[in-house]
Amino acid sequence: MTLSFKGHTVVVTGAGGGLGKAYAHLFASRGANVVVNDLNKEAAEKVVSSITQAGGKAVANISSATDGAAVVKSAIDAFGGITILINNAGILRQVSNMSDQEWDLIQSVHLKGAFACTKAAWPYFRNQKFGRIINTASAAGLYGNMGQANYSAAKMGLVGFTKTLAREGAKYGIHAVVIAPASVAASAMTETVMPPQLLAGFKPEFIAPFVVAVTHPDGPNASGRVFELGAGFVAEIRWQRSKGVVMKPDDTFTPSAVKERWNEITSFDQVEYPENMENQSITTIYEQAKGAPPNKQAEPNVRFDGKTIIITGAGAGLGRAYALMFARLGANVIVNDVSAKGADSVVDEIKKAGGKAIAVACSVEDGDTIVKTALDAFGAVHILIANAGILRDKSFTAMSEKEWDDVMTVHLRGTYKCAKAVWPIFQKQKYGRIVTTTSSVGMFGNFGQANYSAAKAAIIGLTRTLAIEGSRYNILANVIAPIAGTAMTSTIWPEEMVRMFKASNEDNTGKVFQVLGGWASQARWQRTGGHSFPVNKPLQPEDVVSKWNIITDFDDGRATYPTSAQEALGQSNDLYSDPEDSELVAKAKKEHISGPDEFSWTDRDVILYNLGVGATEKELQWTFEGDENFGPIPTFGVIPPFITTSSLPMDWLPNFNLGRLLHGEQYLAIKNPIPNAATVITTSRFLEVLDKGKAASVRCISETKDKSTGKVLFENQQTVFIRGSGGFGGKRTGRDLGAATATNEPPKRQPDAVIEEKTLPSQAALYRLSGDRNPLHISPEFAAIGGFDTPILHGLCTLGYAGKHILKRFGSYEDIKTRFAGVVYPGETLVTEMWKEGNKVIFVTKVKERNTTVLAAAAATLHSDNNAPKPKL
Ligand SMILES: CCCCCCC[C@@H](O)CC(=O)SCCNC(=O)CCNC(=O)[C@H](O)C(C)(C)COP(=O)(O)OP(=O)(O)OC[C@H]1O[C@@H](n2cnc3c(N)ncnc32)[C@H](O)[C@@H]1OP(=O)(O)O
Repeated sequence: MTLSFKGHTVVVTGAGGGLGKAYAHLFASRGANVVVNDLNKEAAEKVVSSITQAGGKAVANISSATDGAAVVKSAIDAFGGITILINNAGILRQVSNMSDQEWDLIQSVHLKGAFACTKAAWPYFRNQKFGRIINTASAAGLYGNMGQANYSAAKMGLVGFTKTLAREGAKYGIHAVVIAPASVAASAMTETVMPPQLLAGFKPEFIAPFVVAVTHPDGPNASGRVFELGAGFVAEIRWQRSKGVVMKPDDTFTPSAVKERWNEITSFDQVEYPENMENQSITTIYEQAKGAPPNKQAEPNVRFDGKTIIITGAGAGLGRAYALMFARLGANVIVNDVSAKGADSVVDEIKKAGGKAIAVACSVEDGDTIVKTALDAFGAVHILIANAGILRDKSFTAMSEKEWDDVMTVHLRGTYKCAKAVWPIFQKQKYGRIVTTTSSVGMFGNFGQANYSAAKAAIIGLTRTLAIEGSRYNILANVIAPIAGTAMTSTIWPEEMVRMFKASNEDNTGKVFQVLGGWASQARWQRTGGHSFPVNKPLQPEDVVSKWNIITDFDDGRATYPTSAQEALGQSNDLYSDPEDSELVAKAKKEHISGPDEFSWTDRDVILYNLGVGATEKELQWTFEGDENFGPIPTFGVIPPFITTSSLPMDWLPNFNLGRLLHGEQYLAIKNPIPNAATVITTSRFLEVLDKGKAASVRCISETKDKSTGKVLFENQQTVFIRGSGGFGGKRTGRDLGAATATNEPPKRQPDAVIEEKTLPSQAALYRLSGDRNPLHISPEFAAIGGFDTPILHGLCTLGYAGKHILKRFGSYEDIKTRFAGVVYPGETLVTEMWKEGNKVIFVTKVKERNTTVLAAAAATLHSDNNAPKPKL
């Protein structure tokens, strides 16, 4: 069967490049009329002309996706209709200190854009009883991702939105599908961290065929379902829920009672696969709850004395129930509600019962006012329960833009604004607990609630990112889905509040819980083992169809439960595996991904580093922050990822002993100018593990991005050589990784430049302060374990010296690589010999006193626009 799209009209937003362009080409090649939408006119027209030149039919449209009517009008005008809509347009704003505008912009392009285009296409789809919609989510949305609160919210919002569209569209032959393409998922670990052979697979050409397959009238019915794909890997993902526990909803239903049964609530030993809200049998739960014995209480009892808690939407219902319970348990409660009457009455109720509470009547969007009230009244905030919400239910056909916006504003923007307002306080006090409110509707979609399902799903994405970003600061964030709209909701207790007060533990955050009456359970993503198509030959939509059963099989024993974008990517078809890897190595590569971690530095760290690699008080550009040329010596780029990389565990290697570990090689690529102060995010993983017989040689790779700009600053590859840890099997010789593994033989002639410099006896003691506190460099006892009479100098310190020598003679460089060929003792004299070969400086560093080579196979690639002083030959 060949899937033909003759007679179909496909609108692809953001089709000027990348994924959108691949869709446009593939649909056109299958006979479809294509509307190539992109804000960039030139790019859109180029795609159109290449389609038409190949005999296809296409027109360009340059409207914003938020002007869905204009986008769809192009299809009607040019081709008389629309049958398929691919919502693909998107932008990325990865920032640490997110402004409201940055938040709003992302919601507008991704979420509102998809809403607007779908809204415009919907009547045509309904009338013709056929329509296909693809929405583009991302692993960042499904799992949350560092630095992407706005993006992950928008992307997860699309999951909820799509599920509702699928429900509403079913009887009109309209299918809606969500994809999370890994080219986007990979944004946390983009090109530089990908092995080249893998990168080749991360092409749009390996994603487009899936989209084409599921949009075809005869293609598999994927409506309402979520798929992760990239580099030939395709898998389906769905919610899995723990069976949970049912408790008696009486006076004994307290946080302590929940704590008592926490392990049962979060146990996935028995699971369910809810597909919608209806199969949560409310009556059964109610009956069980009524018949349950009084609840046992955990000791010591959970109390909230001295804690200040903000509860939004607390004037009635669930919010009121939270407020009363927290107050009873000793907390200072900020009762926020848009209705002053509601808020005041709850405060009265609490006060009458002897509790402490203050009302703040304002919109939940006014997070700053709510937080200010808390600070003024109680001097602190510890917990935020974002509960406020409104409903504007309407079938999608009838839903107005205002109804969409209003629901988004209160639920999503309100949650964001409150989280944003408490965040700096939580960060500063290194304590914070956030509970946000999603809904089963956000998880599964519901008829008449496109707006609500999108907003509620978006809150899951937002919360997961808050959990990731908060983990450094002991800020935990969890999201609960209370089953709304029943009398029983007033007895619901949000389980995380208990968990929140357990010891801080990364495991206790970023979770989704469903609760109803006395029932509580946890939900998580389950992913099929999926199918991996070979990336060395073109993938066709028909190939996808032929493997559909495997792609969607949750029961073949290969399903996984990814909890982060990194993990998801790591599990995708053993992405980093190498056929020559032993089982031990393959497992380690898959299981251990370090980060994303934040690291910040200021001019103080820059000076400390520069001093650590021998800069002097005369070299003001390196030691005085007031100097106009002040900045780090470029090898500083090895510092920010250090903690992340060294957190990669090595103890899975046989006989691992840290004292026997030596730094073997280092490669640093500097991708953008190094700021004098910044916060960056690094992710590291194993790239290659070699069995050298007696020793193990482990190459790790890391990517470091500027948190405020999202730009990659550094790629580092480092090899550690672990003596005594060999013999585990697998390959002995590494791959050719370009500059990172080049042998850099020095030319036969005399060096073009030589710099000699003595290190200080205290050099290692000083250098340690930049981050590598390996005792090998300071403790004689530890050095003895490594077989050294005295502590040795850090390999990266020696590299810093050499890097400084190259900088002095040849100017700045974009990468530097070395092998650590021999040890250096602090106090020895380093001699760097340098040869300029084209834009490369090959160098060798020796220890003068012992005439031994310590840095070999080494080179730096000079900046092409290098204005630095030319070498004095
Ligand atoms: C992720 C965690 C991050 C934390 C990292 C940072 C930790 C730091 O705190 C630690 C440090 O800074 S240690 C100080 C800097 N490093 C050194 O001083 C090591 C100096 N080098 C040596 O002593 C030897 O080269 C030595 C011992 C490395 C090798 O010598 P030999 O055992 O004699 O090896 P040889 O017989 O020459 O070769 C055997 C095989 O190994 C390969 N090889 C040699 N040197 C290598 C090196 N430096 N790096 C990587 N591979 C190396 C050889 O190619 C050879 O391979 P094959 O058998 O396949 O031909």
